[in-house]
Amino acid sequence: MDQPECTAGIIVIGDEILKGQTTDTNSHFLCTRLFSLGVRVKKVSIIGDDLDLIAKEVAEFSNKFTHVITSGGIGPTHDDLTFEGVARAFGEPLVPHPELIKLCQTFFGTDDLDSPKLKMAKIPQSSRLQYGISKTTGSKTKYPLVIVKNVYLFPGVPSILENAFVALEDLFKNDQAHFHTQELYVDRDEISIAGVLGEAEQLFLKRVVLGSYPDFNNSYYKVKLTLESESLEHVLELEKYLVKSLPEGSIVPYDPDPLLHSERVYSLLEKEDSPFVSSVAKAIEVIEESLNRYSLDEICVGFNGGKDCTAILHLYYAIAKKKYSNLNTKLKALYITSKSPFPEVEQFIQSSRDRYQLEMLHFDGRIQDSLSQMKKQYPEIKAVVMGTRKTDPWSAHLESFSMTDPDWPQYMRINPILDWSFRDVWEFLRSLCLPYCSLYDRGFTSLGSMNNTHPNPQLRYIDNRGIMRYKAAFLLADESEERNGRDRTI
Ligand SMILES: Cc1cc2nc3c(=O)[nH]c(=O)nc-3n(C[C@H](O)[C@H](O)[C@H](O)COP(=O)(O)OP(=O)(O)OC[C@H]3O[C@@H](n4cnc5c(N)ncnc54)[C@H](O)[C@@H]3O)c2cc1C
Ligand SMILES: [Co+2]
Ligand SMILES: [K+]
Ligand SMILES: [Mg+2]
Repeated sequence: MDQPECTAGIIVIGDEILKGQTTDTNSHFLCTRLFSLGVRVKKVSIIGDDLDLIAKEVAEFSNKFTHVITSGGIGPTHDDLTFEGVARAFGEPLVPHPELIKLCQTFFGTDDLDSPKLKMAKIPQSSRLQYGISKTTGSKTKYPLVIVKNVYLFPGVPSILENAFVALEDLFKNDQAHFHTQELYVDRDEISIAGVLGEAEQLFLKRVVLGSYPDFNNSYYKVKLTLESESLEHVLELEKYLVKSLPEGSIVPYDPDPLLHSERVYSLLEKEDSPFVSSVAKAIEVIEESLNRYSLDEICVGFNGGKDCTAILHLYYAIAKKKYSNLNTKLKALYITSKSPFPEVEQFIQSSRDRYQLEMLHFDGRIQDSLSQMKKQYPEIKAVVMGTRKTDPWSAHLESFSMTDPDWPQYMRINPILDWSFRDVWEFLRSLCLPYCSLYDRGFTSLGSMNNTHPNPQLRYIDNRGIMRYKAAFLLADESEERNGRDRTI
């Protein structure tokens, strides 16, 4: 039998979001969690701190959806109007709640009902208070959630909202429904597969929801398809249909979260013996040895956004995560800004910092001066893991562990990928689906600064509309041409 759908609406409240001063992450968080709980979010509304608007939106949402979740506007200041707005939506007065007064007393040391601190204790008359169970400690949460009819009033601070929601999520769990989701990644333009998708949509109408999401910045696929249904069987059936109907080879393997699966670095060693496998084995050995010699505090990764150190960073992360099974110190990365860096490179460095949660040791100027400065500012650092390869200029003599030259600030240079080829680097990055700087997809094969680096002429081609384009770096056939995009002076 068909159950009535379990739905939700989310109302995000706050002027700061509409002014662009704060990015709303709460609705994304809530949508993700609710989806996995079997609840269909039907609408997200973002409104300002406006009493009438809050009241109107809450009344409408409460009528339409099984659950309504509000975010924000329950603090102590004059512009926090959510309690009042919800009360107005249901034609109820605000009344001080004895339990909340007691809590405010404990937290703020006052029970003066006129104090702004007690504002949070005045809630709509029919409110219920619900404590959650912390999933980490197993104990009752300190502060209760206020619920009015089917409206759940969450605080707006993301970390608090997230913790509170997780502690209370059993309230929303829909046992009738469990969505089965499958993702397929397609390396074709959306236009060229639209026909097949349209036919699939018709054939599977109402049984599977088929979503198509183009991504113009991904190095591995162009369109992500989502197949979603309450029946696993139907999902698998549609998957089979798409595999059969889409152009051969257009569905590509893709790992959206290579950091979560960082142990795959070790799985590479299980492949059939090859120069690539030996290269990876050697790099792992060198980094493991470094982590025996130095603590995480004493090492940083030399990271300038290039492909080599992108590989290094991931190796270092994977190995550190394995060694310290609960990696709770931030890994350190050294970034010395070059003269006129590419914005694409800087953007990639930022996103890598966020992805790997790096502590960035950031310097400007000549490398030598920056290292002297690092000596003073971070005296604990003893070693730098680098993506240098023997084919780099002046690097043929280097070893896995080489101190800097005598006239340089003294650091241990750790060089795990000295013997890797250009192709090894790309096989590593691409087989793990690691994000890399977008310039490499536009024909750059070696990155310097903007005034000495161009796309590699070896990758140039004329497309079918007569426009000159560059193929991606990993397609470079002759690897001795790697530096063909760099001016000779460097
Ligand atoms: C920590 C460190 C120590 C060095 N010690 C010496 C030395 O003793 N003697 C000497 O002659 N030269 C030294 N250099 C300079 C180095 O040999 C190269 O000249 C320089 O890295 C540029 O080489 P490349 O063009 O091949 O760049 P890349 O191939 O981009 O550099 C190789 C690796 O160096 C690191 N790196 C490069 N640039 C940066 C940056 N801006 N910020 C952070 N990390 C970076 C990365 O790990 C990168 O993978 C050192 C550089 C660094 C970063
Ligand atoms: Co049914
Ligand atoms: K779409
Ligand atoms: Mg290099």
